[in-house]
Amino acid sequence: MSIKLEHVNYIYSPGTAYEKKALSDICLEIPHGEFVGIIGHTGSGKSTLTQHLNGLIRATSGTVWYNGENIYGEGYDMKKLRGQVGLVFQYPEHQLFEVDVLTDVCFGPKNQGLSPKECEQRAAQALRLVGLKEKYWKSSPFELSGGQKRRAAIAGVLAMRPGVLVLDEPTAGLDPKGRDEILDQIAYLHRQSDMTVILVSHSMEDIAKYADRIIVMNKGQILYNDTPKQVFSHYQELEKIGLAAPQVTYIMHDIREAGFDVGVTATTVEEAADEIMEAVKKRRGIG
Ligand SMILES: Nc1ncnc2c1ncn2[C@@H]1O[C@H](COP(=O)(O)OP(=O)(O)OP(=O)(O)O)[C@@H](O)[C@H]1O
Repeated sequence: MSIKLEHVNYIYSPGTAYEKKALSDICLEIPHGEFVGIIGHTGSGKSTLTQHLNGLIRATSGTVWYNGENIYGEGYDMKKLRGQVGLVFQYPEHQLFEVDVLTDVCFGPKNQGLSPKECEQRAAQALRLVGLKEKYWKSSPFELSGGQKRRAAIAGVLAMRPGVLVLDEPTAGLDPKGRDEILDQIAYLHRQSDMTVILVSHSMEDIAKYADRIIVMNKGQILYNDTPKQVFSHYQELEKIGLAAPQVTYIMHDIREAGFDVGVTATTVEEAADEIMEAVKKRRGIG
């Protein structure tokens, strides 16, 4: 069970004056159940890449495999794929369009052919999972706050019970509290199920906190595809392309410069604190 991209290239408006190569020779495998972070600056190709994962856009050349099947193969069921690889768009407005939240969240399961009763059950469960209170279920999606709209959009995808949840900047425009709530909820869902989560973000801090693996995109190519520790060990190269490693990486660098024997690959404050404690103990000859 996995997603695999082989030599994927994508060109917008080929053969016109607006031609733009957005992806160059992307080779990538995401095993089932992983929490993957995709990071890169504006225009690096993150959204274009994620839209290939559920067949929303078709590679100009190259192949996408889902669970060992070529999604461009003859007779491949794209509709089924879209239920299995759920994509939450960068702007929730792009996927909320029904008269009320509950009807909206029912849309996906209805499309999958479930009965109205099953759809409502799935929708109610998904809305509870994302923490959207019942008093909002009969509201128009457009009356909701930014954070509530995100939750409704995520619920709409979860109601289809996807094997893969792809979230394109799910916290853009939210305040820090709203951002943490949504990301913690997603991390909780990931722990509770065997769902693969692919999170596109601008924030190294967020990615470092949640992802097992980080894909760094630059100019339509994959620059790094590795564990957070390995990726952040290239913090100087990341800076050169305008991406900062998490702050904790720089703090550890300064502590190391001050003569303490710490690494520079801690990805969380907790990990850094443990390393500093060990280094201080070592220097003082304790333990
Ligand atoms: N519909 C389109 N037509 C033409 N070019 C496009 C289109 N969508 C994106 N592009 C271009 O393709 C490249 C990759 O864009 P993409 O949106 O995938 O990047 P991104 O990393 O997701 O950016 P952001 O962080 O701003 O969302 C950019 O140069 C962008 O301008």
